[in-house]
Amino acid sequence: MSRRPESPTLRLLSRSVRSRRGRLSAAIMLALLSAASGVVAPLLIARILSGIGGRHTDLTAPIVQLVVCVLAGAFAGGWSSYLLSSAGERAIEDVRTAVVRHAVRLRVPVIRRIGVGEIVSRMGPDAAQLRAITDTGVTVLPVSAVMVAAYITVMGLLDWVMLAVTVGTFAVASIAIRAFLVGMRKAAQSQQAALGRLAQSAQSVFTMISTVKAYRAEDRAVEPLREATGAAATSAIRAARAQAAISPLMGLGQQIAIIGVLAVGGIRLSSGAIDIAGFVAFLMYLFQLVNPLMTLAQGAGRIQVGRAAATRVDEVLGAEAEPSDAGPAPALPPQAPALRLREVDVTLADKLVLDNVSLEVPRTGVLAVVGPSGAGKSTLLNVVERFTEPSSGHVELLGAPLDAWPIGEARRRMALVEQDRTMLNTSIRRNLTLGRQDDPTDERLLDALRAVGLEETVRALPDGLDAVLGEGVQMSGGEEQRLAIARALLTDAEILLLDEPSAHLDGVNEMRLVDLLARLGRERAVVVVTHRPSTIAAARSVAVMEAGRVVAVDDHETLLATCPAYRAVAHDQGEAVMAAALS
Ligand SMILES: Nc1ncnc2c1ncn2[C@@H]1O[C@H](COP(=O)(O)OP(=O)(O)OP(=O)(O)O)[C@@H](O)[C@H]1O
Repeated sequence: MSRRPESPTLRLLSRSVRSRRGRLSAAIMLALLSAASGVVAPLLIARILSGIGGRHTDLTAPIVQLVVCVLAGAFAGGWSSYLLSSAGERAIEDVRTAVVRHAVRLRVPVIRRIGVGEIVSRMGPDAAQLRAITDTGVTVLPVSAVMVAAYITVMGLLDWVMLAVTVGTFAVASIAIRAFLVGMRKAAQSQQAALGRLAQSAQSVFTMISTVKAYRAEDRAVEPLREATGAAATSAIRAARAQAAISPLMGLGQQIAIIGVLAVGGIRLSSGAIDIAGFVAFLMYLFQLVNPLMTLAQGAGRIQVGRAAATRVDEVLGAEAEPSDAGPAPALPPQAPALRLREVDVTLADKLVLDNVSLEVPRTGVLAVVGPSGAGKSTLLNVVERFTEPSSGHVELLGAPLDAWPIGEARRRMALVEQDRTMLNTSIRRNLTLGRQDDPTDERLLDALRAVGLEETVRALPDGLDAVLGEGVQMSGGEEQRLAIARALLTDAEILLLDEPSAHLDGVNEMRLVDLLARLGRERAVVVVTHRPSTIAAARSVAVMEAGRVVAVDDHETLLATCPAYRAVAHDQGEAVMAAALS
């Protein structure tokens, strides 16, 4: 009974290979056919040799057989290699698809811990290395082993004494080669790790390339990349050194075997234990034996490289994903608040980031969350969206415990507008409809864009709603932010969560947002994290946060009179500006 591999990557690979067993069986059969032609050809040559010089010998038949054998071998070899490659590439495709699908379902902190560049490198070069397992492990090694066995059998039938000399020599060479293979595997492991670090560092440099250039920090920014490229090269050179030793060692084994066979063969010839045709055939097998032996030696090394890559891919495929998002909402009591947090603590990297937070968000109306930088405002939204799990306390969504909700259904009830990086490199239409299962009409999309003052801008684009962001169409920070708000408007979420939605907005658009929030607050619950007085002005109530705690919740006037922390925030933002906004 075959053992199920521990590694999720190897399990997936094995499933994928099994689903293509027809194609792979054909590849193996053809490879065996090609190998068989290699075994038979020297026998035919020996027959031709023994016939040369004989007066009445007709050599046509063995020559035709030899030509057919060689041609069939070449054809079968080529076809087998094609079938093997195509099945291998499809298996890699399966792994890549699984990695992408699984990676987007990982918990946010897990994605951050592994690193985006590292995840990309597991999908790219690491997945490609798995071909070593599909090709080598599934067909090349077994076929080579069969070939070696066949050669050895025929050579043994020709002359077992010369075979003993051959096997003895190659056995010594294999012991030396094994030592180099171990070195090769270690070198491959460190090369893959270095390439992962390179992808990770490059990703971080190129996502902030303007800042790097603005500070003329091109050289300094690429220093970590240099370290990774250096480490990758050093490991690759170590692997190449080990690889370089394999061929000469095998060649040396072959040369010594030839010398031994010539010496022993001379004695065997003179004693009549073998004839000249058999001796030549034995030598031809000896020459051919090196190829499958070399394939076995290198294949064993490649398998180790593939296994090292599988371990890296396992880190993504084996990481815990978010729970399945299928399923209906739990039973909801009527009249419950939109959100309720009770005594919630969040600890991140040993730091208490939310400290005993209790807060209620009513079903309608705007709640502004204010507080100094680092007070925990974004973390509060992360808890509600379940990007971050509280270490203690209780969170309710629409009256049901948040962890009783299927995660997807809970998120469907909320629409989040983050500060930055809110747009995918795809069309405006796809970006706007990210939160919908259907395809709203253009009119509906343009309505949402009108609400955020972007209708004319999008209409003016040559491809309109189908313009692809990042490909020729570059939206400004404020425009992207407004697109993100339009996306939230297009959902039927009962709760809107906005993190600094006015951070990049000009005065006109900020006032437009204030109006919009006020209108939205009539029908939905709106939580807006903000520093802006005008946005605070749209709020029915304000929650003040300080050092991870919610220190007060009340309306602006009351807070100004009673809450020193709020006065400090208001003072920071310029009380005069706030007063003007509120008037
Ligand atoms: N993943 C994390 N690991 C460790 N600490 C974190 C993590 N995320 C946030 N923090 C810390 O938690 C604290 C609160 O961060 P948060 O982003 O919630 O603050 P904020 O009030 O939204 O700040 P700002 O107004 O500057 O956006 C900060 O001190 C931050 O360093």
